[in-house]
Amino acid sequence: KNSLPPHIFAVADRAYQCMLGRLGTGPRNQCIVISGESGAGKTESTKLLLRQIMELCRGNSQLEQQVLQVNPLLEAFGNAQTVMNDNSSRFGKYIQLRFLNTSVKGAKINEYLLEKSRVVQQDEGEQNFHIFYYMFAGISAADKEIYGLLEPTPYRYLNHKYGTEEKIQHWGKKYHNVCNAMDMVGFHEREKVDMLTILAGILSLGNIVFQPQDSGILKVTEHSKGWLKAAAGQFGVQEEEVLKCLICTVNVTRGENIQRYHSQQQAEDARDSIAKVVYGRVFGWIVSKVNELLAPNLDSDVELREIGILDIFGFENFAVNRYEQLCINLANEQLQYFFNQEHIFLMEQSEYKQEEVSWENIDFKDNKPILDLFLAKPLGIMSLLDEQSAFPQATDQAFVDKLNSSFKKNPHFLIGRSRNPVFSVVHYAGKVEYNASGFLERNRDTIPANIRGLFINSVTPLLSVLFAATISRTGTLMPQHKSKVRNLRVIQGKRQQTSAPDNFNAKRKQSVGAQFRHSLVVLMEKMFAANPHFVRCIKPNSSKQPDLLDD
Ligand SMILES: Nc1ncnc2c1ncn2[C@@H]1O[C@H](COP(=O)(O)OP(=O)(O)OP(=O)(O)O)[C@@H](O)[C@H]1O
Repeated sequence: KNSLPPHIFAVADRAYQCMLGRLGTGPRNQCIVISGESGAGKTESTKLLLRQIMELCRGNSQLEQQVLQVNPLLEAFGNAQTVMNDNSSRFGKYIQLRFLNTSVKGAKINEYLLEKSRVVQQDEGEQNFHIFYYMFAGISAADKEIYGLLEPTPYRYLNHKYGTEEKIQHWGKKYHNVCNAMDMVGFHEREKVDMLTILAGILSLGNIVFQPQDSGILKVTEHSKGWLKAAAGQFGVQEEEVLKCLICTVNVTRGENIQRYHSQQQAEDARDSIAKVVYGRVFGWIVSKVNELLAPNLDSDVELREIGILDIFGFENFAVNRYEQLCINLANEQLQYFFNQEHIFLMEQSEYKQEEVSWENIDFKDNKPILDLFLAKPLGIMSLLDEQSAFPQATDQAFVDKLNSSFKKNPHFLIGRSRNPVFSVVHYAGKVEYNASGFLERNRDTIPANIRGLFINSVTPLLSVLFAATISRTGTLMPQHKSKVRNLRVIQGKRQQTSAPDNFNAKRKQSVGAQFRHSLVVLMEKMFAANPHFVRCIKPNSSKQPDLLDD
């Protein structure tokens, strides 16, 4: 308590008092927006704020413990070591604390844009999500056999690397915290076992390598046959069915199954996309379980007030900026607009004028034109990306050509001068060059067409639940009730025989960009309706050192 930074105390206190209407504004929902670059301290500030708000309302101590204890679970599955931060959140979150009068009655977490690509690939100096390292360090040798886990270094998705003795000890402790958090959230033993088996399955899947046969059709190499068998076993499905999803696509034309065999690249993409979708669904499911636990136990007509805390990825500008950076930077433009428009400049200045305080108008950079460049319909970057993503034959270069011709006169867009498909956007925070290689695929997030049917019928109950779940317009995973899952399993079983397309049919599926845009719209609606507080975190140094403030 004594070490609580004073600004955290001030923000928590102000938000709480404003929510109760004690500062002369009438009771209102509040939102606290925490911003700053990666490693600046957003997540740590969020945790301190939560603790302090709970302290202020002298909350329901069980709920308080639960809200704080879900953090190790979310961080294990959603955080990773990056070059910027050893515990970097690879997803954005908005935590809403819900109050009845002065006391907190529940909470809800919304998650945004988990960086699933990290499951299958990490840049130099970076790691996969923490949970993979924790589980190797914390699971006993006997249990590893149950999950089908070997030593960590053979796994390609871990870059064949592990940690020093000191780190392994630390990870072992973290694993036990995660297990405690799972117990507290109310995971059944069977769900825990399934979840770890599924994670082991992801790692086995990553080791499958393909080679062409004389016929040109791919097979898995002799060396990786064992990995295919292991992955199928861990996912609770037939080996041949997994292989089929990897090496070919089955389309139904006039009631007839037409098989199209994959190239080596397509098979590798199919393998990686399965790993990403499975991990993404495990994460979504954890968040939904946490929300079930934290939901207020009150009639739905009881009116509750909220304090929301937004801990979202800051503006990013790396050596190579990919699709994820485009989405993250769009979110930051949106937040900057909120900051400019609603509050700091327009609102404060008009208040000064109203009160006849002598005041010289300050000009600010309105970033609306940049938001329009991204979001206008039909001629905005995101719409054009969706349009191109809908054409199976379109290429990343064709998308960039389309941008170049549409925005050549736009002062916030710069045509790239490279052989690669690149373009730049002049953001409010500076110019960022994007490399569009892989944009269409990441936006489509295509997964093999029959995978949903296959996994719904898995003998691993959790996998079946994960794939029977629906995904909302904003990308939230919504698990079905058990009876519905059973029905779906039957329906999907029948469908599989006729190979009818399921919900994952790429043509009907919403793009990642569209889901992200919807989730931003919903978030912004909540924020515009609330009273805002802004916390800007400043990174003291770039060498991850304590007690060092870089001039
Ligand atoms: N108030 C604090 N006191 C001491 N150390 C801190 C504090 N805030 C942050 N740190 C240190 O900085 C590290 C990075 O902080 P944090 O994870 O909160 O950054 P972030 O802004 O959320 O980054 P990212 O965007 O990558 O998730 C922490 O793991 C911790 O070591």
